[in-house]
Amino acid sequence: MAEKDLRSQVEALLRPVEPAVAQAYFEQVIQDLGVPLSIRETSDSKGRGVFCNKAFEADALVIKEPPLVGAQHAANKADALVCSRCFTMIGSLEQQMAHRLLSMESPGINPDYLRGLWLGAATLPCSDKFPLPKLVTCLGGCTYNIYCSSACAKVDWASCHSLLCSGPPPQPDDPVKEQSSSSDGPIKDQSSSSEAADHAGTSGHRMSFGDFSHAREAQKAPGLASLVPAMKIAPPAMGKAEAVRAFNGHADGTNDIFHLAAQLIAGVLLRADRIIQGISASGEAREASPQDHWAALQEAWRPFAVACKALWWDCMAVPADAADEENFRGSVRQLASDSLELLREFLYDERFPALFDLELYGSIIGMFELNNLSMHVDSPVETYAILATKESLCCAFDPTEQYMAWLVSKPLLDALGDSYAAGCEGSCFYALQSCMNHSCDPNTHAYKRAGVDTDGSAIILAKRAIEAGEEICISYIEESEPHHVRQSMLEDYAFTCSCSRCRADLASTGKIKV
Ligand SMILES: C[S@@+](CC[C@H](N)C(=O)[O-])C[C@H]1O[C@@H](n2cnc3c(N)ncnc32)[C@H](O)[C@@H]1O
Repeated sequence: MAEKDLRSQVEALLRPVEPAVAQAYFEQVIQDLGVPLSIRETSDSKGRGVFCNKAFEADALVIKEPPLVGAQHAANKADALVCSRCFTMIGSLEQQMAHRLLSMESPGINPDYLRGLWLGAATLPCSDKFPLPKLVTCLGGCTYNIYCSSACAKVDWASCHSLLCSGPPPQPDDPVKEQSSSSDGPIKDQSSSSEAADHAGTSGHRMSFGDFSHAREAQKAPGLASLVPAMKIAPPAMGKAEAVRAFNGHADGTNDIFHLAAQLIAGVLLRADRIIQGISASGEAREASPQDHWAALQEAWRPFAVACKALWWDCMAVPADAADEENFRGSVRQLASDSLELLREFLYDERFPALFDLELYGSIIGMFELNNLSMHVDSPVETYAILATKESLCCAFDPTEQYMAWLVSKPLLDALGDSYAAGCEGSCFYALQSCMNHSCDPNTHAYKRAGVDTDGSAIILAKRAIEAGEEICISYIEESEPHHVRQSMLEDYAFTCSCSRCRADLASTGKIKV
């Protein structure tokens, strides 16, 4: 494609969509979620906002919404085993603890005992009161993604992971292999029979403990979101699995937001491809044309076309310790460019060149910076530790159970130290939640209810009673901070807040008249 045509496609993808098109899209999202909300322009130059069509009482659930794309932070993977699709905790209480302790340099616990916990040979008292879905491996055989069910594995495969998997391709006729049960050997298939049947016909085998811990070991990359010197572009001749691993390694070591960008691009590619296949199979008996490719790409891109965007390297607030703004923005752009090169190595599709353009890539990441919500899921290890603590008032365990739980788990909890309470941490992009504007005196907040909200869905609760017709706002920042700190924290979102609280704060210092 000529450079001029490529530029005009990229511009078209980044242009704000027609209000009627955006409205139709959001009406569909709202209808699918079944929530009494609407999206419309605000009256105070904040752009679009979310409004409620009915009153809510304090603490009522306003929105529960699954992510369009999301990822657990790389550095958190040693702390929590979660489904790569829905972010539910998986395995067992024992596996959660063993996984964490085996990821530590020297936990001071016999590794054979930890392996026993992992394999189910050793158990913790009353752990059956904390049932978790069994761990299901990726359909493609990689150890990077793991799931809570074959349903999640299949949905993730169909929506993006089939293009991002570093495992061998699925063997449709391979039966599930028999697993041996040596202490360091493969994990027994613990799935229910229907789940096992689901896996027959794919290579849905359980990974070996060795494979699994090796994969997790590789993910103990330092730091999140830290800029690293530009890396060399991967050699072009590498195979797909190697190229995927190079991309993942770069994202884990620099900024996990690149994983979300890869999921988004793979998802758009797969949807566009399905649209084109529909054209080819529509009885017209013709090859899809470049115009068909372009039309399919625009349609597949729609969920992201409607979201507000900015170039990542332009919208990032410059850190206080950055010596030179231009250099800083240049290094962020270079980091994105390196990541995109690694992605193109295994994902590039010549039918959709605009999807692999650096300006589009930077805008996708900028969109995440402006819109994403931090994701948190509580760990059952924390609840177990609280209930097992001798002093705690516990009604879930009887006194003997509590004593035994305390006795057996104490060395493990001591070895875990403060990290015993670590849950799943990540970042997700949500279609409806991303339309919520900020207020320093918000009427809702993102809050997971203990024991109720156990996956990566966005949970938005009313902080106080809300009247029908009010705009639903959350705080993007720690709202207990004073005015000047709040405003500087909002620099990353590229606006100055003038909510009623900010106006009152300014009025109290005499900076504005009310
Ligand atoms: C997550 S989006 C919210 C939805 C957005 N208004 C839209 O039209 O799609 C975040 C962006 O909305 C705008 N925004 C959110 N809260 C605002 C506020 N209190 N004042 C001004 N602009 C705001 C900023 O442009 C911000 O980068």
